[in-house]
Amino acid sequence: MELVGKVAIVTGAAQGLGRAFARAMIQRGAKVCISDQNVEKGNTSCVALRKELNTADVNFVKCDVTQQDDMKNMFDDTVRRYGGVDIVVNNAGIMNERTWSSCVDINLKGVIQGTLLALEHLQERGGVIINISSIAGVVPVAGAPVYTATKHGVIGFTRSCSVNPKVKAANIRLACLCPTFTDTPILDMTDDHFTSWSSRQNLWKDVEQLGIMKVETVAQGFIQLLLDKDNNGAIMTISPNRGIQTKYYPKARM
Ligand SMILES: NC(=O)C1=CN([C@@H]2O[C@H](COP(=O)(O)OP(=O)(O)OC[C@H]3O[C@@H](n4cnc5c(N)ncnc54)[C@H](O)[C@@H]3O)[C@@H](O)[C@H]2O)C=CC1
Ligand SMILES: CC/C=C\C[C@H](O)[C@H](O)/C=C/C=C/C=C\C=C\C(=O)C/C=C\CCC(=O)O
Repeated sequence: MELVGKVAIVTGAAQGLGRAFARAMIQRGAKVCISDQNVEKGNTSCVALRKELNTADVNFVKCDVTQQDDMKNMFDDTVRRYGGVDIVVNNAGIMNERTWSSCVDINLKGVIQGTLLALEHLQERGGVIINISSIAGVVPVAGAPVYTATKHGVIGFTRSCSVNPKVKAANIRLACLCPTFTDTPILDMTDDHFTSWSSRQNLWKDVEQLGIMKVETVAQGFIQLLLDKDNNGAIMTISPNRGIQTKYYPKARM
C-alpha cells in the first residue's frame, strides 16, 4: 500500500506509540487525524508534528474512545476535512489493574467501537485497520491479568473480523500489532495501578527480562504491517530478542 495521499486516523495519538505511528505515516505522505482524550497534549503534538515535518496534513480531534459520539465525530470530521478515510489505527490504551473496568472500556470496547465504525467507513473504498494489542495479547502475564485479557480480546476480535467474507469482498484488511515493552509514559506505573491479584514487581521482572524498545523500532514494524498488501488477519510481534515477526495463527483446529 502506497501512503502518499492516504487518509489515516490514529486514536490515543497525543504521545507515545500513537504519535510515533502518526509521524511515520505523515513522513510517507499520508494525511493524518491524531485524536486523544487529552486535548492539551493532542494540540501540542499536532503543532509539533506540523513544525517538525513541515506539513499542514495533520490535525487534532478530541476523542475519548469510550464515548460513542466522540468516535463518530472523529470519523465525520476526517471525512469532511480530507474527503474519506483509508487507514484506522485503534491505538488508545491504558494499563491499570485497579480501575480494571476502564481498562476494558478503553483497551477492548474502544477498539471494538473504532473497528466497527472503520468497517462502515471503509466498505465503499477498502482500506486497512490496525489494532494495537501487545505481546500480552498472546502470552499470559501474571503481573497484569486484566490488561492481558483486553489484549487477548483485541486479537480474537480482529482475527474474527478478518475472516468475515464481507471484509474480503470490500477489500478491507485487518491486522494486530503486538510489541513488548516500549519506552512510553505507559511504563510510568505506580503500585496504585495494581491490586492484590496483580503486581508491579512481577511486571517489572518481565521488563527486566525482555528490555525496553524505542518507539522508532515499533513504528518501523507498524509501517511494514501497513504496507504489506497480503497480510489480512496477521499478528505482528515485535521484541528486542526476536525482532519483527509476522504470524498467522490457525483459523480453526478440528
Ligand atoms: N508502551 C508499551 O510498552 C506498549 C504499549 N502497547 C499498547 O500501545 C498503545 C499505546 O500505548 P503507549 O503509547 O505506550 O501509551 P501512552 O500512555 O504513552 O499513550 C496512550 C495514549 O492514549 C490516550 N488515552 C488514554 N485513554 C484514552 C481514551 N479513553 N480515549 C482516547 N485516548 C485515550 C492517552 O491520553 C495517551 O495519549 C496502548 O494500546 C498500549 O496498550 C502495547 C505493547 C507495549
Ligand atoms: C505497564 C505495562 C504496559 C504495557 C505492557 C505492554 O503491553 C507489554 O507489551 C507487556 C508485556 C508483557 C510481557 C510478559 C511476558 C512476555 C513473554 C514473552 O515475550 C515470551 C516470548 C514469546 C512470545 C510468544 C510469541 O512470540 O508468539
